[in-house]
Amino acid sequence: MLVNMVVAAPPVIGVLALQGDVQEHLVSLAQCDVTARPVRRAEELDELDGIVIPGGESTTISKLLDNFELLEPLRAKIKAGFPAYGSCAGMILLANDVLDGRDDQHQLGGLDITVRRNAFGRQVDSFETDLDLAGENVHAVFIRAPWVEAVSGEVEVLATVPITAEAGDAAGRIVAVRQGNVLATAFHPELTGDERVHRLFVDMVRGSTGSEEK
Ligand SMILES: NC(=O)CC[C@H](N)C(=O)O
Repeated sequence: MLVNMVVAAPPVIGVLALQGDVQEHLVSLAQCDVTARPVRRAEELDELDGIVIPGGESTTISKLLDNFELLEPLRAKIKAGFPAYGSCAGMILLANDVLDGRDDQHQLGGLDITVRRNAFGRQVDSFETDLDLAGENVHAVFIRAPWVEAVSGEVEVLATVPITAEAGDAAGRIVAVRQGNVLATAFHPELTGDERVHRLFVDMVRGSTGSEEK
């Protein structure tokens, strides 16, 4: 008797490899039973089920997206529902609106949020805190991070900075969001060896129509 068995191939997730902490995201994804690969060319996008936009410098990445002719194709794919996850600079690039950005900074868009670049201020360029991310306790590392200043009704808030005396202006600020197939964190789970945020993204990729069609 012939048994018709369909074995699902692991999803293929790209990491935008123009600048930033690409390697750390590749390592985190590799822990999540997916095929992870660096991506630099528009043709490579069609082989993917989802993409990670790493932390780094959003103005530099945005300029390189333009130079590598990736800006328009990636923007169009994300608009059509392609799963994307951005950490820090990646969150800035996925936001529809940026405060304190540069005039020539391009947005990929996808998240109906307003982010403020370098929001945590010069005196606290980097800080770490434990926070609640959708019911899980996560140790979050912020490095010259943005925060989310406004969200539309479509956006799910996944995490805020705990309200403590040391948090100052950052207390209660939104630092992780999801809208449809787009996920973003102002912090860097790729730096703490905790792959739960990447797993959340992989689950989004597995659940998206795009990966079923592939
Ligand atoms: N760690 C980061 O990704 C920093 C983001 C950076 N400050 C920017 O504006 O792009």
